[in-house]
Amino acid sequence: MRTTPLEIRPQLIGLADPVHPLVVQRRGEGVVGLGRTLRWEFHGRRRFAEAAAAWASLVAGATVDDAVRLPGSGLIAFGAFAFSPDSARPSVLEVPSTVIGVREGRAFLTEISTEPFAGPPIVPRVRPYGAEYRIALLPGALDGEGYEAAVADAIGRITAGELEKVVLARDLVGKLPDGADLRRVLCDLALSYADCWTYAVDGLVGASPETLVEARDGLARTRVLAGSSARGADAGQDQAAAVALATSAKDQDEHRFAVQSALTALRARAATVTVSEQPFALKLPNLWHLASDLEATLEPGTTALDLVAALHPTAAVAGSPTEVASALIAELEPSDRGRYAGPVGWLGAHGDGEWAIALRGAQVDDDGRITAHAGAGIVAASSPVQERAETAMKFRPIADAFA
Ligand SMILES: C=C(O[C@H]1C=CC=C(C(=O)O)[C@@H]1O)C(=O)O
Repeated sequence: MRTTPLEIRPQLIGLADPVHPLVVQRRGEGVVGLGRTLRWEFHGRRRFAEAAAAWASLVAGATVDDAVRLPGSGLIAFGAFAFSPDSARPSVLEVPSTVIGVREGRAFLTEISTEPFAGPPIVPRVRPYGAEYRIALLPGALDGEGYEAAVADAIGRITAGELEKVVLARDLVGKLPDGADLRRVLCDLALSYADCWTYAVDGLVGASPETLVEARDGLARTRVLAGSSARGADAGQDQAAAVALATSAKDQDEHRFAVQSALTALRARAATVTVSEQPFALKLPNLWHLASDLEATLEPGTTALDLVAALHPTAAVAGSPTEVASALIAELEPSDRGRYAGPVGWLGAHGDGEWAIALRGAQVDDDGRITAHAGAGIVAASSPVQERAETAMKFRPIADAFA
């Protein structure tokens, strides 16, 4: 592969394939993949280990010519992993044939091929956008009432002492017209949620506020989100909502489990781990979240994918204890989560990478079927009506983007 600098600063999403976009970007910077050099599928409990082995063998045999040396330059793969080892949905790593990236204001082009390069790099062009569409997402396998019943059931189990927290999700479904241009959805997400990770990998699209792992030069960062509240109607109410969230015992509890699970996973893998002292209120266009930032210094040889495997699933998307919560999710959620709440991102040749948790998004299948998921952390003090309302707020980014 070879990476060369680009003179122009491209609009990343515009360059993506309209039907099968490959995108990981935030605040206008990131990577877009075109074409395909390789694609691997993985299943089951060993999906992360098998992906790591496949990637390591590719990297070991690659000839790398990277004059740019920025995050996302050089040899990279895009990936999306199923939430559950029992999911029918494959986990994937995809190595495109072309990557266009923007980082620190600098743009670059990477070409990846199993054949020698025949000529100078060819810069892809933005293809005209396809027709507009408006799609309503409607209740899927678990409707609002069903969700409230599942939450009530979970609260009962928590009160009985079976577990401390479980994250329960419900789904919305829709149908995308044949050949519809998914870049429209991605542009909408990237504009409306610029501080989130806009992602598109193998039909999984969305804009996630939650960073699972950002790893670079032996340092890793994780942003844990758990605990949510609606934005206020005016500035005063908005401030009051943030203060109420930051001081709510229920949300602090919910958050503590998520931080604890991430800390335990990172400590097992990292030389040192630090965590922001108090959770802070993170403002999104649709919600306030309780947030904590973790930073870890890595042992030599530890890769972003190692950390992804160690961290997933955090208690922000599964619960606590993890095994009990995962079993309860399988029992109470009628449909497969697929890659919802799983890791989505890119992986570099030097163990670097950027991975978000696939939240606030949907899976679009080749036949146009759209399945969106949103969930909420349930603890003893939860209320079924409020948790249902919270999932409605979390559906907004993806529902609005399709509408
Ligand atoms: C499970 C989701 O959000 C998680 C991330 C942030 C806040 C959450 C909460 O307050 O429940 C969830 O833990 C989702 O968006 O589907």
